[in-house]
Amino acid sequence: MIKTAIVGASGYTGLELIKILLNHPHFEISALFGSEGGERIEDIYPSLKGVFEAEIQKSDVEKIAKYDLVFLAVPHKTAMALVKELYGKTKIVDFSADYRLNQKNYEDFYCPHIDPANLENSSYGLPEIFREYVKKSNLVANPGCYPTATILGLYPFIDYIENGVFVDAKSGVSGAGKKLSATTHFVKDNENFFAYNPIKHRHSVEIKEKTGLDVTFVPQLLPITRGMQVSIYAKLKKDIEPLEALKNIYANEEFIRIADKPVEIKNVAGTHYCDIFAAKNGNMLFINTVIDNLLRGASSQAVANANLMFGYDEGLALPKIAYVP
Ligand SMILES: NC(=O)C1=CN([C@@H]2O[C@H](COP(=O)(O)OP(=O)(O)OC[C@H]3O[C@@H](n4cnc5c(N)ncnc54)[C@H](OP(=O)(O)O)[C@@H]3O)[C@@H](O)[C@H]2O)C=CC1
Ligand SMILES: CC(=O)N[C@@H](CCC(=O)OP(=O)(O)O)C(=O)O
Repeated sequence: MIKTAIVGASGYTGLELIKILLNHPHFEISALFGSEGGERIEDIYPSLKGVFEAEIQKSDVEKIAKYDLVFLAVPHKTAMALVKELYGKTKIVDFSADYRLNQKNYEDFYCPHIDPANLENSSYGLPEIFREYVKKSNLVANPGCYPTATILGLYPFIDYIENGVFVDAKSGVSGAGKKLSATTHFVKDNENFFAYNPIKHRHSVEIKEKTGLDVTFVPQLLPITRGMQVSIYAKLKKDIEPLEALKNIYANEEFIRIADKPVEIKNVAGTHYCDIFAAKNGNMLFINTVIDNLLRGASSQAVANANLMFGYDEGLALPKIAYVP
């Protein structure tokens, strides 16, 4: 068995990761870490009582380095402080933005990078596009949730569209993590719907760096717990059949489903699937994707990447069954 540690186990993505790994035949959850430690995971999430019970330890690089595989489900900055010490001692999948971008883009949108040397050692963990790099990597930067849904939609069309696309994205509230804020307060979000941080959101640079396209990115908050829907509006420069273009690229991808009508969050919530639809009106192209932000946008994508890093089948233990009718 591969001894596996989860840092940030008490967070929303940490919990989803635990649930996936409990069904994994090779990755054994050997230790949980948090900022202070001392709590038990089943006290934080009583749904785990009788299923998986363990103490959370205080984060400690020396202790974390002993495990074969480390998932860092922690905020940006915290992740790079750990990776700087851990790199080369274990295999790492980082959920944060710290190793997703080049140094300039990172520092323009986040903060000074304290471990720039390892930027070139990281792979961007979007398997459908960067699978061969992930397989050889000891440090995978798991993509952001909005960039995952957007890039998977745009990728088949990059050569066929003009530069400059609109990305109209809607996320469930769990995308913001468990820390409460004015934006994620129940009374603010329930029966409400609004855009936040339009144009300047940090995911715009991640989408731009990975696709080479200029994007106008508008994130919005849906009054649901999990799942996201992305609508992309672009101008075609070549006359193509959108569904054919999708099928050509993704024909052999187990976790991409091409739909012949607009896609819905409830069909992917609880799963690793990304469902995609596309249609055109003359030279105007509409691309429509849905994912579960906590799974394909974070924890199940992290496990897919870890599977590749260890030479296992990419789809091992990834959830396929949606939890709503
Ligand atoms: N939520 C989502 O949909 C997505 C999240 N991500 C990224 O995944 C990461 C985790 O997100 P999410 O689970 O939502 O966040 P949460 O806020 O729900 O959880 C973050 C976790 O990080 C832990 N943590 C904070 N500081 C430290 C530290 N110094 N040492 C160890 N653990 C620490 C916290 O543990 P403690 O309680 O012990 O302080 C907490 O459990 C973030 O980088 C986020 O940007 C990426 C894509 C999608
Ligand atoms: C709904 C919501 O607030 N979503 C988060 C993005 C999700 C995420 O965690 O992305 P990173 O890993 O890049 O931080 C946001 O807009 O900041």
